[in-house]
Amino acid sequence: MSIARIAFTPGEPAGVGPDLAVRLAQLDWPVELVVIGNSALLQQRAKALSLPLEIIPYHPERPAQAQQAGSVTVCEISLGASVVPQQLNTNNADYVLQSLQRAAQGCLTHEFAGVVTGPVHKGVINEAGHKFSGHTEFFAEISNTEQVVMMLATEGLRVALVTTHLPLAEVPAAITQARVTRVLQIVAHDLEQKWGIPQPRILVCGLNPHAGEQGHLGREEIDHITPAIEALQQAGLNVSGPYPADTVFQPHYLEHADTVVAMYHDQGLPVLKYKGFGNAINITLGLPFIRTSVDHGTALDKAATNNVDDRSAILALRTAIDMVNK
Ligand SMILES: NC(=O)C1=CN([C@@H]2O[C@H](COP(=O)(O)OP(=O)(O)OC[C@H]3O[C@@H](n4cnc5c(N)ncnc54)[C@H](O)[C@@H]3O)[C@@H](O)[C@H]2O)C=CC1
Ligand SMILES: NCC(=O)COP(=O)(O)O
Repeated sequence: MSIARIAFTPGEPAGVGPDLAVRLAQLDWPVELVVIGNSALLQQRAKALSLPLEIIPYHPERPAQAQQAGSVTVCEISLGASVVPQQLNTNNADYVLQSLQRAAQGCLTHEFAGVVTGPVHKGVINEAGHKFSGHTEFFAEISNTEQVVMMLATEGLRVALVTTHLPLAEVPAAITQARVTRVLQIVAHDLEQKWGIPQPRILVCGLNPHAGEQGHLGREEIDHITPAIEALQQAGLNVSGPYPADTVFQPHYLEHADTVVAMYHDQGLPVLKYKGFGNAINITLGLPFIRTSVDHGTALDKAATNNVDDRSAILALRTAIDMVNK
């Protein structure tokens, strides 16, 4: 059987992403892990962590080899400036974007079976002059995918989002019947395809307090969310709601659910992170390729220290491998 290649993008070079790359490289993996980054940076970080690291330059034309502990295959991307751990530098924003672009291109041409991403700093990329709101939107745009869905998953809970990185003031206008319908269809499809869950049970949150309280606290439930749910129920999907978001995240509901769909980022993710931060992953549904990610941000204060928690990165890579094997 041929060995699959999975790309890893370390993300922000001053953050913990390079540490995660070095730590992933300390393990054997049944795939070729191709770090799309900078080998001098990785060596510098390995030295700071007192970990061994042999760099193997990436040659796409050579047959893929399973990853062996202590070494790492690197697809070289030039830095814009030397990296000082924990200090952001706008001159390295292009490096970050180039690494994401290279990974996406490789996924779209099937050079890579999927991509696992380390954390990027959205602020510094924007300060460098690039409009960027997240990997989710970046990969959707580069792959010409109209609608993708952000899902975070930990043991016992999955949360998917109808909107992603949108200012809160713009969320209500984005909650349309069409968008809710499309998101729920993608969630149902990917839970079947990627997790092998037949007829997944999907619980949908309302937008407003108490899911609008019959229209007294907002009309998005009546005008958009309920019509989407009812039409999908008629089409045979196991979807229900809208439930008040402060009610649905309790065992009585969750015991009978494969996922909760929240209307916006900070409605669903704080609950997920409270339950499983460090032991969770982020997955983009609806893309034409597999993309998993860590559940945390750049953690600048921990970069190049021995206090980096690598569990989420390991889980993200394991999950990507499982999905590739499926
Ligand atoms: N997938 C991605 O690319 C993500 C990127 N971000 C970006 O990260 C930046 C910083 O975000 P924050 O809100 O500060 O969240 P953060 O997750 O970077 O940090 C929150 C706290 O958790 C700690 N922490 C996070 N990950 C850790 C790890 N692996 N090991 C040890 N400690 C860890 C940090 O030290 C900090 O105390 C923002 O610019 C944000 O856009 C945030 C979430 C996901
Ligand atoms: N809170 C998760 C998050 O913001 C991740 O965003 P993305 O970079 O994966 O789109």
